[in-house]
Amino acid sequence: MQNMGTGARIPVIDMKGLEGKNEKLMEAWVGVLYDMAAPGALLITSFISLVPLLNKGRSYQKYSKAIHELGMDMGRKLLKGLGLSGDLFDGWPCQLRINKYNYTPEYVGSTGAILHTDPGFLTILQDDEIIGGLEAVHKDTGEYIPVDPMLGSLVVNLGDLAEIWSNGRLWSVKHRVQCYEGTIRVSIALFVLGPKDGALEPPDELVDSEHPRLYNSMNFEDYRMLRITTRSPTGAIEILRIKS
Ligand SMILES: O=C(O)CCC(=O)C(=O)O
Ligand SMILES: [Fe+2]
Repeated sequence: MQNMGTGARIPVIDMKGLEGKNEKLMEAWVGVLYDMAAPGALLITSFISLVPLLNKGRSYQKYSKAIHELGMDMGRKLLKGLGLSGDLFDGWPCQLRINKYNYTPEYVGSTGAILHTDPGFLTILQDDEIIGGLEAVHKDTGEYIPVDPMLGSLVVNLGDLAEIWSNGRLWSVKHRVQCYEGTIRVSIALFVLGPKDGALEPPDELVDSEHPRLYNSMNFEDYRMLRITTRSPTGAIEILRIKS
C-alpha cells in the first residue's frame, strides 16, 4: 500500500476513484477514514460523503460500530484465553481503512501490498469476497499460504504490539497481497492500534523465569515511527528485542 514503505509496485489505495469536491481532504486522510478514539479529528461526516463505496453514511457508521464492538470483545476473550481478566482494548484508538487495489490484467502476478506485519495489536479484515490475493507466511516453514476469500467470514490477525505485549505468546503474522486477477479488489480493515498514552507493558503473569521478558516496550506512535524510519515493514520488532 502507499503507506507501507518502499517496494509497493501498484498504487493500491487510489482515492481518485473516490472522487469528491475536496481532493485535498482525501489526500490528507488517504485510507484512514475513521478514528474511533477521536472521530471528530478526522472530519468523519464530510469524509463519508466522499465515499461512494459505502455511500450511505449510516451503513458505514453501523459497520464501524459493529466491527469495533467485535474488536473490543476479542480483546476480552484474548485476555481470558491467557488466563487473565479485564478489558484489554478499552479506550484504545482504532482505525478503519478501505484498501482499494487498482488491479488490471498487466499486474497479475505482481505485488499489491508488500510483505509486512501490522504494527498495532489486532486487525479484523473484511476481505474482498471474490478476488483473492492475501497470503500469510507460515511461522515454521516460511511458505506463503493463500488466505482464500470465504463468503461471510472475517480474517483476524495479530500485529507486532500483540507479540510484544504477550511476551512472544502471540504471533504477529507476516502477510502480503498479490494480484491474482486483473480486477479491482477492495478490503476493509479495522486496526486496534494500541493504548492512547504510554507504552504497553506485558502483564506480570506473562513474564517469569521460564518466560523472560523478550521485548522492550514502546508506545504505538513511536513504534510506528520506528518502522517508518528504519524502513522495516516486517522487522522493527527485532530492534526492541532484549539481548540475553
Ligand atoms: O487487503 C488485504 O487483504 C490485506 C490488507 C492488509 O494487510 C492491511 O491493510 O494491513
Ligand atoms: Fe496488513
